[in-house]
Amino acid sequence: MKNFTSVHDVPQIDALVKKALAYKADRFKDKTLGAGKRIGLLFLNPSMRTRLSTQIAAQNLGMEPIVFNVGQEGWALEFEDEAIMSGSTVEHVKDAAPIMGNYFDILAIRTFPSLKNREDDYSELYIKQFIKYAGIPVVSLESATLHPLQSLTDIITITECLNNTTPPGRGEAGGKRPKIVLTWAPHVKPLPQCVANSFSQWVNAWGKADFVITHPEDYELDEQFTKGATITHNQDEALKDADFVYVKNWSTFKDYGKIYNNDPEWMLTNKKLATTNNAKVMHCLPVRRNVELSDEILDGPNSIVTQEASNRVWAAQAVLSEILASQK
Ligand SMILES: NCCC[C@H](NC(=O)CCC(=O)O)C(=O)O
Ligand SMILES: NC(=O)OP(=O)(O)O
Repeated sequence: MKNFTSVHDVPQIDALVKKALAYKADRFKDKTLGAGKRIGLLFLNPSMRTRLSTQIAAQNLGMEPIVFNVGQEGWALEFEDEAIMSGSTVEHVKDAAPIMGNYFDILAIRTFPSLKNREDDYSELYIKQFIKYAGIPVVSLESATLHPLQSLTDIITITECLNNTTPPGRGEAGGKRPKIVLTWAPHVKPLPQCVANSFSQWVNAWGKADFVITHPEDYELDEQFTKGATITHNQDEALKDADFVYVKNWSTFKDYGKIYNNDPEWMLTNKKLATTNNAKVMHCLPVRRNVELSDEILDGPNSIVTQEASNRVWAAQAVLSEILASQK
């Protein structure tokens, strides 16, 4: 693996999941793989889980992580080629990225979308410019349209739950495919589509589940990610018999970055959960309690959000391990 920016960088999802679970069982099994190597973690936007789990993952492999909060502490970066830099940007990525390419062996970047211009955001200019100019492997820590480390974690967590179901449930052992539902939830702010896009892309590529996406009208996601899923505006219908419910807000894609709906009826409650197959409830976090997800769900027995967030370490470790192995 050279870069890790989407599911397309992964030749075999299940092999990567297996690798991550092996690190969960023995975190120091490859503790010298990254000895003498450095990873730069660049944050243009806030983060808790991604920032901490990726540092821990790198250290478990013997690498030295260095965090740089570019968004707050760095020079304002310009990403457009041929820009006349007479405005607020101070340094071009063309100048900054090769320097980082000399300082580090791997570069990881978090860069949210602007949610102002769909074409710009969906061109993934920022991460592509880093790939073009850094000359070292680039890992997405959530980009303008995708969050692949989160989605890998989500598949790891689902796999773990299916493996731990006794008697055999809907995993491979049980024969029946699990039903995974991605449901939109209300929020007070327009949020990126990244997590929903990426989760859809990975579940579709994984191909081992019946995948249903439910959201209000006008919240359709980009088809390039959702193609293959069943899409419905009827949340009650979608939730029936679900084994996993993935909750996430996103802003509109077509009329880009807007809030068209804030109906609290879309928030998952125990009453709604009762129609599922005792579904596990997932969310990438951070979550706005009692707006996006109710206390009763988050504090109840079906929530696996803490397990999910904890698994971020093993996802990051598996990805860094693959990149280090291909540098040998
Ligand atoms: N990294 C995980 C989610 C990040 C981001 N959430 C947020 O910005 C939440 C902000 C707030 O709740 O104000 C998102 O949805 O893509
Ligand atoms: N889920 C996730 O990426 O969390 P952070 O934004 O805190 O990194």
